[in-house]
Amino acid sequence: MEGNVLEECVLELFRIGVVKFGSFTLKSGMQSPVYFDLRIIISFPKLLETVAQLMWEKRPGTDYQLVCGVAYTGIPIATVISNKQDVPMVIRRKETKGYGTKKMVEGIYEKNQECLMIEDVIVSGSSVYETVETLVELGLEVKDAVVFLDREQGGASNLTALGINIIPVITLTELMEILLKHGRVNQDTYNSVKEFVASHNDTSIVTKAKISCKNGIKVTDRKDQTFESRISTTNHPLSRRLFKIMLRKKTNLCVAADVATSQQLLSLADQLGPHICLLKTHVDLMSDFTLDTTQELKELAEKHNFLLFEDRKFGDIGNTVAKQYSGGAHKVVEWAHLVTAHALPGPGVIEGLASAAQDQERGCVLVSQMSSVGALTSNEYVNGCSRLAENHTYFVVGFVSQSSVSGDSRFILFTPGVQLEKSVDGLGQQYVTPRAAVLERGADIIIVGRGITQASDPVATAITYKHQAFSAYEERVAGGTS
Ligand SMILES: O=c1ccn([C@@H]2O[C@H](COP(=O)(O)O)[C@@H](O)[C@H]2O)c(=O)[nH]1
Repeated sequence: MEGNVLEECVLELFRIGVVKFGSFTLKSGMQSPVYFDLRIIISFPKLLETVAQLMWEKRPGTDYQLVCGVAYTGIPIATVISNKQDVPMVIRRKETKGYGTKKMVEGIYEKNQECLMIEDVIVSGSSVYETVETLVELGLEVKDAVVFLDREQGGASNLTALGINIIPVITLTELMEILLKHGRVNQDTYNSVKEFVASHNDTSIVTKAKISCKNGIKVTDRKDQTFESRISTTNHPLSRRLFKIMLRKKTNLCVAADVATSQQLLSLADQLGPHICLLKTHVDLMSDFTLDTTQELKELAEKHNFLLFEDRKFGDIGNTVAKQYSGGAHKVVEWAHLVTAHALPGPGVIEGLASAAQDQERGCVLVSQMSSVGALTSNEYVNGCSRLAENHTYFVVGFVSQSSVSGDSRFILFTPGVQLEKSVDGLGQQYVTPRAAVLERGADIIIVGRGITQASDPVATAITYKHQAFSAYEERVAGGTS
């Protein structure tokens, strides 16, 4: 396409209201005198085609097997490119579906295929980077990203530093020059945007690599670190104890003993004790619960060297959870080393639990993601859980999760929804295999209930789970760096 096609395209974009002047808050919170809203392009199919063509012509390579549009506006542009150029397309979801295959990326692809990224506008480059990161984790090769507009705020250099070749169709300065030349903006508006660009040209980007970089020292991602090395990095005494138990007994298996009587609970604890690092309970399922049962449970936990984990899922204000934890019929704080809590109420839930624990060695596990179909644990919620945990490491030992929600090696990831075969139960519970839980979902500890408790031989079955999960952990860290 010729130079004036770009100019005409810019003028047309201006005419339909894509370029706006005023005071706008960007995703990063930064105030900007100009905003480029290419989302409305879907209402102008011919112009969308022009934008897509201009972007395709900028591609540096010739051999892309895939295109991927960055959500959302990159997607319709990539769709037009895919259609016109006959290059298959993939889409990276903004959040994982809570049902079905839980895939992050839609479309058919194979490892090592080269994918061209398509994005409408870059500021810091974080959206492009997050998309590339997912595709690369799935084995695709992504070297190049074509963007329509580079706002010249650091995105291009951020992405270049991360090994992504970024090619803009136009920069903000060039766009402003076209608008000035054709009398669409006056000199003052032009100058104010120019000044803004000059003073906001180094927006930083948060990457996983940066997250795992503390005080300038590169810290290896949690998943790649051995339990041995994590003993010294975690600051919670129960996490240290748990790592030591797992190493000594060579097990990262937690059994969920969802039973109705004390006799069943104690019998399972005694039989499975040698093979587990944790016994998870729901004592409110029991018809004959007494504190005598918990006394016997504590003795079995000592005898077989495992910890007790009550899956109470506390989820109320601090004052209420403190009373629920220490009082009522179950007096959970007196016998359970760990409890689960929902992060929904905010910091108060952790602070309430911690206040009730007083100086006993206790901790909580935040439910970050759930294994059930349609779980409402969005990315935003998951990130909120991580922030809460980071601010309360004195009490939070980790997360219940279905993916590697944290690279921070201080936190332990507990993954329920595990059986020997991938399946779904009749009430929305979804299962993956022990290997998939550890290797694909980043679990440190697998939680298995009915797969073991309802097996014809629970002990033999627990041994099978134990071996599969621990060898998957050994395989995972053997591929890591520590
Ligand atoms: O997201 C979650 C959180 C907790 N659980 C609990 O784990 C066990 C799983 O039991 P299975 O018999 O293996 O399905 C159970 O106690 C749940 O309450 C979960 O499944 N998913």
